[in-house]
Amino acid sequence: MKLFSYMEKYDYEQVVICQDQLSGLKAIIAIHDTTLGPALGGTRMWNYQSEEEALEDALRLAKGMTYKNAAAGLNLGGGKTVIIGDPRTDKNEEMFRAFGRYIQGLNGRYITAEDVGTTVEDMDTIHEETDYVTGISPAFGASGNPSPVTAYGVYVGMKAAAKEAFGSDQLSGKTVAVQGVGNVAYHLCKHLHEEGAQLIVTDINREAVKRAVNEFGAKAVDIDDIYQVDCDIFAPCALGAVINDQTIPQLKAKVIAGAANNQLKEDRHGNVVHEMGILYVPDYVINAGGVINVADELNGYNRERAMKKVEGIYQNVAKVFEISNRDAIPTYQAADRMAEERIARLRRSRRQFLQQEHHILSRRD
Ligand SMILES: NC(=O)C1=CN([C@@H]2O[C@H](COP(=O)(O)OP(=O)(O)OC[C@H]3O[C@@H](n4cnc5c(N)ncnc54)[C@H](O)[C@@H]3O)[C@@H](O)[C@H]2O)C=CC1
Ligand SMILES: CC(C)CC(=O)C(=O)O
Repeated sequence: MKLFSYMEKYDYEQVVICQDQLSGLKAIIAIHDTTLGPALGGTRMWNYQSEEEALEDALRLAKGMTYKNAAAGLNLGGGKTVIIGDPRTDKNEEMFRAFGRYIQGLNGRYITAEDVGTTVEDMDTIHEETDYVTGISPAFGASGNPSPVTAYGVYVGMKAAAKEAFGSDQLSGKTVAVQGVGNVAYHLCKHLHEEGAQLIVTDINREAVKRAVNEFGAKAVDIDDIYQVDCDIFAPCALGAVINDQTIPQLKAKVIAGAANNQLKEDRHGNVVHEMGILYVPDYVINAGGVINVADELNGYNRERAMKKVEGIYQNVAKVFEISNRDAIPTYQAADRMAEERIARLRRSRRQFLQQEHHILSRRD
């Protein structure tokens, strides 16, 4: 990848490469856009096959956070970190403390949280070195694990999609095919089961599948079969890029609504599903519950207030459909339009000089 050309093309602000030999830390912090405020986005730990792959992931995920935070109405920009390593074997305290010092060095331009491969405990370790970390333990008056809240947001967003596609937001009697039943999707399945939806699940982790089968009466299918099952809603909750040339022809669902980031392999796949009459709920709009929840820490965490905001995902998803219908554009374009217009409006309105800019963290207890 030609890094500077790529950064220029999508207007990235900064990429920080962090290396600490003693602990084995190899991390990339990507900051996409801080027009709305400091960049907030999680830290993903993953066994990347190459540094190139890690860099690309960091960049893509950081840009996604700019759009997610803007669309969710947060006064936050977009950033993300990837740590190269196997989260099962390569973690140690010194690594997360070294990483915390790198974050501290950015002096509030970037605030982190959990993502795939990192936990509340890891965030607590980072917190030993910096205040610019969220999703830390409730013992600190903070919000803890964001996954159940992300799941709740996906659930309410899925209801808004059902209303648009089927005329009612009731999910009882609907069949939902869930790809990956990890931290988020376990809780999503719970909500769906409680409302009376039928579940079809798959995961590379057999224990995760077994739990969904035992607790929610889910039907298990093989990894490759999840795209072609008879269902009303397909919920990608594992990986990115799963809506692609190979999978789209297999889909029987009328709706795609799930937690995974970057579900469309390329933008054009959003056009293809739109033309096929499949309602795609833009990932960063429906999976914003986690970031809305951790962002509330910056105001002194209040669970009730955070959950109220997360419920707003229903209206936000409905607004995307409204724009899509009004402007006759695919839903992913409608969501981008919503986010980009908010950033542009605020960029214009904040031109006035302020001697000392208000800093969002100043409101934290
Ligand atoms: N945790 C959160 O609050 C948020 C998560 N997300 C996104 O949601 C997705 C899921 O996140 P988590 O539940 O936290 O991660 P997780 O790692 O707990 O769950 C992912 C699950 O997918 C399974 N999986 C991996 N490859 C698979 C494959 N090829 N086929 C089927 N299953 C496979 C894994 O075994 C795991 O059980 C990720 O894309 C993440 O970026 C987005 C916003 C917030
Ligand atoms: C998990 C979150 C707290 C933030 C994030 O990185 C995301 O929404 O993808």
